[in-house]
Amino acid sequence: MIIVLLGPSGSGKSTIENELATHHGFEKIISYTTRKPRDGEVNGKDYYFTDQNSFATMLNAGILAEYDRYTYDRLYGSLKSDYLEGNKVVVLTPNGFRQVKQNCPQNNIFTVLVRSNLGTRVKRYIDRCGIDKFDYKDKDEICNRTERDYGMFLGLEREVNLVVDNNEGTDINDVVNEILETERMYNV
Ligand SMILES: Nc1nc2c(ncn2[C@@H]2O[C@H](COP(=O)(O)OP(=O)(O)O)[C@@H](O)[C@H]2O)c(=O)[nH]1
Ligand SMILES: Nc1ncnc2c1ncn2[C@@H]1O[C@H](COP(=O)(O)OP(=O)(O)O)[C@@H](O)[C@H]1O
Repeated sequence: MIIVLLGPSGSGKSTIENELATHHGFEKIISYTTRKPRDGEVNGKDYYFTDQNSFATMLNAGILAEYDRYTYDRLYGSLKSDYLEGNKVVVLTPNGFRQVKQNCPQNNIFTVLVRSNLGTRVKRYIDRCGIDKFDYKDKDEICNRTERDYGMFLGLEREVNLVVDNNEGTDINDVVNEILETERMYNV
């Protein structure tokens, strides 16, 4: 089964993905992106970091299951060959997910929308910047992300298999267990 995680920025998708990969035997599908690595990110582990030309070559070769353009025109995509078999987990955008549904076998895909309230997401974003380093540029980025995410995830509940809430104070293990228990019911 392939678990697809969707949700606004800061909802906790990457954290859940890492839990599933580290403790529950799911292989992480490594995406390709044209964005630059952040401090501490490793090529081939967090993403395959690539450039616009190489990304276009993959796209023209027809080997991508899906791709999407996200913040600052950055491209993100994943390979068709990654969706064929195995127990895997991937973080996608709603557009990417809709392409996967069209381009890949559907019966082994289990999709989860991860939600958290706006206050929690803003707090997590500020924590990531460091409260003492937070400035006007960051404030603008929070507003941009929030507005974009609002439209992007509106109504998505109806397209997924499970909706989980991951707010401040929620134990991430409870969220992961809910995902695994529900996924098992789909996997019989
Ligand atoms: N369509 C698609 N979206 C992806 C893929 N990998 C990551 N994303 C999306 O890109 C978003 C941005 O990720 P990232 O650049 O790591 O930074 P973040 O905004 O801080 O989470 C994620 O929230 C995902 O929704 C992919 O392979 N395909
Ligand atoms: N249930 C939780 N309890 C405490 N911290 C959490 C929880 N879920 C996520 N976080 C923290 O919130 C931040 C954003 O989570 P992340 O997984 O990067 O979100 P996303 O991938 O959706 O943008 C991270 O610092 C993460 O450690």
